[in-house]
Amino acid sequence: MSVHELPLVPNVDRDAFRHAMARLGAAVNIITTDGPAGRAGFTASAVCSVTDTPPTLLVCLNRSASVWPTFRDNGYLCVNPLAAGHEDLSTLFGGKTPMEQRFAAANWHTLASGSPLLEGATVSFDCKITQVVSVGTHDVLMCEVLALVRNDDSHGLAWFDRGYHHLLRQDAR
Ligand SMILES: NC(=O)c1ccc[n+]([C@@H]2O[C@H](COP(=O)([O-])OP(=O)(O)OC[C@H]3O[C@@H](n4cnc5c(N)ncnc54)[C@H](O)[C@@H]3O)[C@@H](O)[C@H]2O)c1
Ligand SMILES: Cc1cc2c(cc1C)N(C[C@H](O)[C@H](O)[C@H](O)COP(=O)(O)O)c1[nH]c(=O)[nH]c(=O)c1N2
Repeated sequence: MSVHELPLVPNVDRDAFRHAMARLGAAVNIITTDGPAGRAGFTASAVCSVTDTPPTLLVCLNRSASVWPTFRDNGYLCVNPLAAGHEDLSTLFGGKTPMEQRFAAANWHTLASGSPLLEGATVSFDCKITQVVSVGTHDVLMCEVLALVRNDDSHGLAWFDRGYHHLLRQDAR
């Protein structure tokens, strides 16, 4: 096939971008915070590793989300990658549900930062927000990992093609 026969999209508008991004599988996470500004949590797939020195990951948060001021003011958060079976919880934290109802649906613990750690998450990263970069509609939160808790038993959960998919651990196949 020559390059002229490829299904090229020359003008990448918002819909074309989203449609293409739906083809990138990603972990689904619940991002939480608690502190002087209150408790909040939301579902995020825009999370990735930045550097291991110092251990840092990033989270992209839409500034129009109701939870945005709470994260900005608390300055700490926890990244909880979801496990297989957490689909309903993901939907709850991704909608317009009141915060109390979101947190009532699961069990939580806390570490140094006070941000809620989700019981049953595949791992939890307790973080301090060290830098915020605004790009378009979103804030990119740089999050330095202060402590983490591993869960070595659960299977993972991915968001791909606008749906949930289970990621089986090697030893379960
Ligand atoms: N990064 C994000 O902010 C983000 C990511 C995934 C889903 N969502 C929210 O969940 C809804 C459902 O998502 P979907 O995957 O079923 O279908 P969709 O068609 O709305 O999105 C497809 C993909 O585009 C990207 N995307 C969606 N909204 C975005 C945004 N505002 N900024 C940057 N990237 C974005 C994500 O990778 C998403 O998986 C979205 O409409 C959005 O409100 C937001
Ligand atoms: C699978 C999936 C993945 C994401 C989201 C949703 C879903 C269902 N949402 C949207 C986000 O969860 C939603 O806007 C929040 O719940 C905030 O909503 P409130 O304004 O607080 O109700 C989301 N928002 C965001 O700012 N960054 C992200 O990476 C994602 N990713």
